[in-house]
Amino acid sequence: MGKLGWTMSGIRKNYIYGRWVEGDAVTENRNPARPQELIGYFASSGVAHVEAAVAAARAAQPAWAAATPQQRSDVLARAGAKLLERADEIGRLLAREEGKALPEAIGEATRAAQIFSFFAGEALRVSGQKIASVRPGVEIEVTREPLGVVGLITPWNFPIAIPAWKVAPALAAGNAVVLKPAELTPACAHVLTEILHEAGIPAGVFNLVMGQGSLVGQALTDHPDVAAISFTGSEAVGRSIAMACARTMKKVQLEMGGKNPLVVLDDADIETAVRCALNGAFFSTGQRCTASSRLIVQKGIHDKFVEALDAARLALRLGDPLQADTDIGPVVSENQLSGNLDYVALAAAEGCEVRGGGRLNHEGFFQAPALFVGATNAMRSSREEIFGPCASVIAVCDFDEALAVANDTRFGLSSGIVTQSLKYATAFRQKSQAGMVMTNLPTAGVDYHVPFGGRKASSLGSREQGPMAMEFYTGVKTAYEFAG
Ligand SMILES: NC(=O)C1=CN([C@@H]2O[C@H](COP(=O)(O)OP(=O)(O)OC[C@H]3O[C@@H](n4cnc5c(N)ncnc54)[C@H](OP(=O)(O)O)[C@@H]3O)[C@@H](O)[C@H]2O)C=CC1
Ligand SMILES: O=C(O)CCC(=O)C(=O)O
Repeated sequence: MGKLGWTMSGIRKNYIYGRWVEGDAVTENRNPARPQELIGYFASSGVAHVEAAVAAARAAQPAWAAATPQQRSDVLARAGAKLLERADEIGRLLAREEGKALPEAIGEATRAAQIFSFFAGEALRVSGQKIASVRPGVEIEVTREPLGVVGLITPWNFPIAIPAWKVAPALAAGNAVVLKPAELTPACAHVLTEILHEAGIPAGVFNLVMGQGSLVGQALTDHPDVAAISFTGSEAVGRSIAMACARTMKKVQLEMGGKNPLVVLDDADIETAVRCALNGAFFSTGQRCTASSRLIVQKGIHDKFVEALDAARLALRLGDPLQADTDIGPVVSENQLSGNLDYVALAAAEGCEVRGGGRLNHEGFFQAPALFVGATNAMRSSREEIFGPCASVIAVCDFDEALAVANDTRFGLSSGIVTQSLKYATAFRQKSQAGMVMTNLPTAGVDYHVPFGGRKASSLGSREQGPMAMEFYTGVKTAYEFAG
């Protein structure tokens, strides 16, 4: 026997009904910083694996729901502790498979551990209400119950934190889970599975099926025994999942893209403005749905801000995510890089002064961070999510115009303002049409214990993370009793 969940020839397997199960085929996971470096071979599965995983989850769920909150909490707490113990190792694996810089990668693994510990607590707090009836002698009880089997479909950009923030509340609420991670980054999900196995998750309560979205994800979404789907990824796939869930009457939760504005007013502290823009636009190679991809800058500070940000951009160190002095790693894949480069060309064709943005002469998928100076909000490069290290700089006259431009987007995930004015900070917080609003902070980088989500085309369904996450993973029951 090799490592847990590996075949003798080193292929990492699915996890179905407490057993490690081979796929139909094998995919390669490679390091985007050095594509010749193989991280590992992973099972690629088909519809039969989804069938088996859903059947396992269906069989196991009633006993998990009937377990005491303490039993569920203990498993989650053990998983949280193991994730924390292994945060450095998982961070290194994450940096190698996804490409984010090591401190961010270790931070993400730590965040996954904190999420499990948080939901170990929430498992103990599933509560109800006793309400007096309007009729004499009648008592009413409102409770929350698990949904049954839930399907979780996750993207590549947060390969351990996003699975964690879907799996942990789903299990805390008493559901059984089938997780389908992105094919580009299966290694972190495999480690999470190993950890849940070691933490004593009962067979069938948690299942991992790796494979293509169009096959495994689709089969999960269409399956009649799956009660709910929680998805994070692109708007196009999210939309198709919502339609499939409507056909089969499933509960659905979608977290999708953003074109997040960071407003910089004339009175902003320039250092804060540059720090927020640099972090929000370029860190994690811009591959965050909360990235600041539109910098909306008041004319009085515009030139000074652009020059200071450009100098900071040029000082960023791009390189191997595992090296201590690296700020920014590679783009996740050749495909994603080629899409980013198309947008750089588009911004130039639309009339922007493009600073940076070219492919670097490195071995991997490296791209220089890009500013599209002189952009307008009507340009396609300012309206479509790029999901790379690119930000449009849009000049505005005053706060009212800044707010109008910030809100003029199909998306509404996060937004930010840099100002020293309480009046404008308050007005922005109140009038921004985004689910998360930041003042003198980057638009990206959120806490794990409060609601996460957006409006308009960014999100559908109830919020993820924090206590509100339990809303999605439970259904309400209102029970009436004639007590005499
Ligand atoms: N909001 C966010 O956090 C994210 C947004 N994006 C956006 O999406 C763009 C493309 O990224 P990409 O990874 O292709 O995002 P996708 O939406 O294609 O992928 C997200 C997840 O959905 C799966 N999936 C794909 N097709 C289907 C389907 N028909 N039914 C069910 N599940 C499916 C994927 O599987 P698999 O990939 O294994 O085939 C993956 O696990 C990015 O450029 C960015 O704009 C991407 C990632 C995260
Ligand atoms: O900004 C963050 O901390 C989270 C971003 C995120 O969840 C995403 O990009 O999918």
